[in-house]
Amino acid sequence: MTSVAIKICGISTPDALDAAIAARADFIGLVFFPPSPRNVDGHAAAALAARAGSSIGRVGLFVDADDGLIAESVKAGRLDVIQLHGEETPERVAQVKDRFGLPVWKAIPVATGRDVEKAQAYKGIADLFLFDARTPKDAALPGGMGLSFDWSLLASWRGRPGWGLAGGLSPANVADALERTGAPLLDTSSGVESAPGQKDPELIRAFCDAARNA
Ligand SMILES: O=C(O)c1ccccc1N[C@@H]1O[C@H](COP(=O)(O)O)[C@@H](O)[C@H]1O
Repeated sequence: MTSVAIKICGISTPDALDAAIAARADFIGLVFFPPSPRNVDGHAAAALAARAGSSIGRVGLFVDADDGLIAESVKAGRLDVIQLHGEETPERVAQVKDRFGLPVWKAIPVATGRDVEKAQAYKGIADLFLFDARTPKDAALPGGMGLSFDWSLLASWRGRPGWGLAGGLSPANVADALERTGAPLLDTSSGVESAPGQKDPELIRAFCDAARNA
């Protein structure tokens, strides 16, 4: 059995929240990015935060967002962590950390080994690197599309703290992903859905069980 943190991203309904809590996930992700089928507004985020109480960590996902949206969402969703999933520079990540006083996770889009090296620019600034598959240039979203990447590119990260694996993780492949990468945190969204934006409680449970029993 491995001790790994689990994040279920793109929670937008009470049923999905309850499933993540029942499956003992460590974090839910609330997506504040209108083009996403998982987007939540302030009202929905506040209702989910009230329902969750202190039973699970709340990560707010933003894509090149301005301070206004982040401020409103941090308050409404009572966020514990800010995840920046766009093209935010190291300077912008430092600014967000400073302005909001919360841990910041920076998504690093990966297709090649050079992409993995780009995390170095955020060293000492981001609190966690979230390695995710780089989506195609014309893709609708920069994440949440069920795409994975070559996990062997993360070989040098094995045994190091402060990073997570995302991209195409599902109940079927999460044990293999954990075995191959040793990731301290596993993050999934579309792999626990029956359709884009529709979380499936049974898949959430299966994902958490498979990750924990790996
Ligand atoms: O989930 C989304 O809609 C989303 C939108 C914009 C940027 C990132 C998004 N999700 C993140 O992407 C990873 C990978 O998703 P998937 O498991 O491959 O579907 C996910 O864990 C979220 O952190």
